[in-house]
Amino acid sequence: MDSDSLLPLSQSLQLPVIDFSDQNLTPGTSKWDEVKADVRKALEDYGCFQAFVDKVSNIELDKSVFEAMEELFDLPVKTKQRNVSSKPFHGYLSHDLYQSLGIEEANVAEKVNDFAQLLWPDHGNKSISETMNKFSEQLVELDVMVRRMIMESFGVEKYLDEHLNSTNYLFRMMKYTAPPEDDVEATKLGLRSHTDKNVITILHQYQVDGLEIMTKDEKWIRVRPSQHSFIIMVGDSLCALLNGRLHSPYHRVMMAKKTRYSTAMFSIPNPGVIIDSPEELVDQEHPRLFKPFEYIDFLNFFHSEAGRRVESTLHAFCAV
Ligand SMILES: O=C(O)CCC(=O)C(=O)O
Ligand SMILES: [Fe+2]
Repeated sequence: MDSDSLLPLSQSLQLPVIDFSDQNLTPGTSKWDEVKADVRKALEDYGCFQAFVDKVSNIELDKSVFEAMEELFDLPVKTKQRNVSSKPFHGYLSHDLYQSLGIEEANVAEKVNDFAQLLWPDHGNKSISETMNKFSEQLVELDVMVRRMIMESFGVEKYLDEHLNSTNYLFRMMKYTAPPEDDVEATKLGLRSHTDKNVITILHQYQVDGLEIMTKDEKWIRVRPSQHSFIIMVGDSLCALLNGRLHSPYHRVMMAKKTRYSTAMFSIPNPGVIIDSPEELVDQEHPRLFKPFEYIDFLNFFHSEAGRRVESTLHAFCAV
């Protein structure tokens, strides 16, 4: 299947929206169990959902993050190219209309400051690093809640602390520049169809839509931007950890006439961590699907010639 081909775009289908705005959403409460059941159902059906987080402060923060990104991407290319990493897909990337910048270990304030210091060596741009710090904190809180719900829901909460301690966070900011109006040849595809390789991704779009997510029966759902919600998505590493109980959905970005900004917080397995399903998730009905692997080997395979050509990176890399 060529997932970028012209599959129908569903007009009626929408991602499930789950309310995370309740301040009393704490483990052990009936509200928690209710939301947890909804999360499990949405992830089984779609591999993703929209988390509604209605905080008044969000509007302000949303605007600050958006403005920070405009300022960041307006920097000269040479400056942006200082954002390098030894790992693939972690530093500054640019091709066609797409550019992105990455902050590794974005949950650690000093790392965010280092990023700003690298791009603005004179003053370190305190206001941008404060904005990104605040935003990262909010996203990490959401990531931890969702992962706790998932582990509890599959009866493997005894591994929760070990699991949470085995990951790090990468924050990425994306800009998709609008194609010139007179350029009819310009690509409509901002980012080709793929599954994410990490554990969980939390996506956010700024005013301009474009993100499309594929359903199990191969229809594209277009996700509308909202200041009050985040898109939570299963990555291949979580799919492998759960012995395939949740799937990582294909998604892509289609371009319209406007320049589009988006952000993503990725939870990523730490170096040295072996991704392997706990025995509780393997039985006769659910035979082991994947061989244990290290995230960086998986990512390097995805980055290789051979890895780029395969339909499912996870199956090609480690199916039993
Ligand atoms: O820009 C977006 O909305 C999606 C980005 C994405 O899928 C990715 O970076 O993996
Ligand atoms: Fe993605």
